[in-house]
Amino acid sequence: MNAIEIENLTVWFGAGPDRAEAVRGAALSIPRGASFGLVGESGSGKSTILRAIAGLIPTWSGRIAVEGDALQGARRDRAFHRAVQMVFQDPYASLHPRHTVDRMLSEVLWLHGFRDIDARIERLLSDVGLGRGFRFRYPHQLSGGQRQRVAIARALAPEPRILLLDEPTSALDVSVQAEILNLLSDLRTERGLTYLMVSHDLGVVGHLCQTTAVMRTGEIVEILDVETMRRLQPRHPYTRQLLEASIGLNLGARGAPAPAV
Ligand SMILES: Nc1ncnc2c1ncn2[C@@H]1O[C@H](COP(=O)(O)OP(=O)(O)OP(=O)(O)O)[C@@H](O)[C@H]1O
Repeated sequence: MNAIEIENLTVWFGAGPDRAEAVRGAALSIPRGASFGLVGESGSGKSTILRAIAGLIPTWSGRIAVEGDALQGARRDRAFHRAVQMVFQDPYASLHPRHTVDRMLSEVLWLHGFRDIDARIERLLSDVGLGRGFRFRYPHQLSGGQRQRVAIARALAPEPRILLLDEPTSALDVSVQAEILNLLSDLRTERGLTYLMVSHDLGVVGHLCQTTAVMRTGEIVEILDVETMRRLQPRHPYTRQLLEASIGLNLGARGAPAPAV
């Protein structure tokens, strides 16, 4: 059974003459334990797909199934939130400014029925590379990378099987982006997690994802595996353009890399 299956997904905003389709006819499937990337330029619909899965957008048609269960509208039950968690781009905005790390993690753990909260908080902090010293800090007492680690710990608290990652490193300094990507990669291996990650950066996706869907103006134009990406042999001209932009090369007609002029 696939972790996530999407068929003929159309997502729109507004109604009547104001209706605008942000995603049109998208299809993808992500096996359990796989890491799948969604790339494309700004406004191409990447986050909209993630948000529709998460239940943050009610206006969609088609089929979204998580672990075999078809989702309806924007209603998601407790079981969904236990299985699927989301990490947002901006840890500054996603953490409550007046809550300590301890409170943020305790609340999620309590909500999901865990009662050995003390031990779990210590384990979560250590799993994301933060020591006990961080437990009673407020977000403003943390660096951007540390905040994103807290956001990841909070997402892991319910012991999810699937993480939806919306540009998880793009708000961070370049120097900490790789640290967070490595952390995410290690966590996936250790916990057998499935990732669906949005990024505008092919380098980031190539680092973390085995398979990538390329989006342009609301449509998936190509789904390619990491090997095809590394060999610089995409089928679609738009993917070629993205690859060229990301590595600063001019790809020859058959995809052979030629030096940029
Ligand atoms: N709440 C909303 N109401 C109306 N239109 C929206 C809303 N959210 C997104 N859109 C529109 O949907 C389209 C896709 O947006 P989306 O955020 O999915 O793009 P994206 O590929 O994730 O881009 P970015 O990398 O900039 O986040 C855009 O044209 C955007 O303006």
